[in-house]
Amino acid sequence: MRSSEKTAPVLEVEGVTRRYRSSGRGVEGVSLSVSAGEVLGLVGPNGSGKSTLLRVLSTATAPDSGTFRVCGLDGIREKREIRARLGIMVDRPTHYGDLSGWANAYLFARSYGMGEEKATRALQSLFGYFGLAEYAGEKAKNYSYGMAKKLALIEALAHEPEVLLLDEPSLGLDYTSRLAYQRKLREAARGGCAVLLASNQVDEVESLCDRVVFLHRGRVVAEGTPEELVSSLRGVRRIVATLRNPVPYGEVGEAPGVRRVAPEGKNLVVHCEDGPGIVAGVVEAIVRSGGDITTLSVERPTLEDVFVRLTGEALTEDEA
Ligand SMILES: Nc1ncnc2c1ncn2[C@@H]1O[C@H](COP(=O)(O)OP(=O)(O)OP(=O)(O)O)[C@@H](O)[C@H]1O
Repeated sequence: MRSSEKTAPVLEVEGVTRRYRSSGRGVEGVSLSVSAGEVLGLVGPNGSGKSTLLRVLSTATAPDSGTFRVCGLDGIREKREIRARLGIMVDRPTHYGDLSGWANAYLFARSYGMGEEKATRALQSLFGYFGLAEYAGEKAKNYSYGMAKKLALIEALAHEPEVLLLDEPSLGLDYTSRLAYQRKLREAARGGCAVLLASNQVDEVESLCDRVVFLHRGRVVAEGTPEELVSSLRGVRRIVATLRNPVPYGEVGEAPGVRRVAPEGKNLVVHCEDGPGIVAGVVEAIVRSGGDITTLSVERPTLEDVFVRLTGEALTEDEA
């Protein structure tokens, strides 16, 4: 759904703070809302507080302060009622290892109040859809990481929840499974589900999410549609150089106009201001650092560049 068609929020979060006593970190004063049929991306680097926020909203942990409502129900006083409306996928799904994948999902579906027949029908369809049908009888402890993620997705989706809270759902999924999951998510949103999707995979967020909230060190630092956020970056360029071999790239970061350099596999991604001679300056710096450039492209900015501009930090783990 596009934001112009917004209805009343199904998930409303106001000023939620949750700090871990041992580290003093967590989330601070987070406010956001998600409407029926909307997919909201929660984007931030590792440790920015995505999982903590999702833990609070899933009612697993109480906030230190702030409030939230799910379908009008109070997040603190009406936990049980809220849980029944949520579909949750945590960042590290756990299962009963000695039970089959099917038995795990079936228990889950029944715990959400689904009748035997309805649960069986929904699970048959989802196991087939995610290519897990032939492994349904296999013990969950023998599932690969990707299979366990798919099982967790099935568990989150089977009871057709009104709100989906998903923590990095596509991490570890192969290409085909990722497409299948994305299609399913769009289908759920079209059916009126409000989706909060925590992820730092910007390509996926840009293509799936109607709006995006950036989290940085536990706080919301920006919010908007992907288009709004990216178009706020006039004058920013993203230079992607593929190198034959990795080289130290400290010097590239010193080149005029360069804001940040981050390696992504064999690529060196340079976030920089647009300006005369900027590409030449970056190429020179890479060559001086001993880099052998095999391809080079100057690309339009992405949500990653927006995040770099806002915080001076990169989203991805691979950062410098
Ligand atoms: N159990 C805990 N005890 C103490 N500190 C914690 C605990 N869990 C998380 N933290 C800290 O809280 C902050 C937020 O962590 P959180 O797991 O919510 O981030 P995240 O954005 O989900 O990261 P990732 O992308 O790596 O999953 C981090 O600084 C983390 O070190």
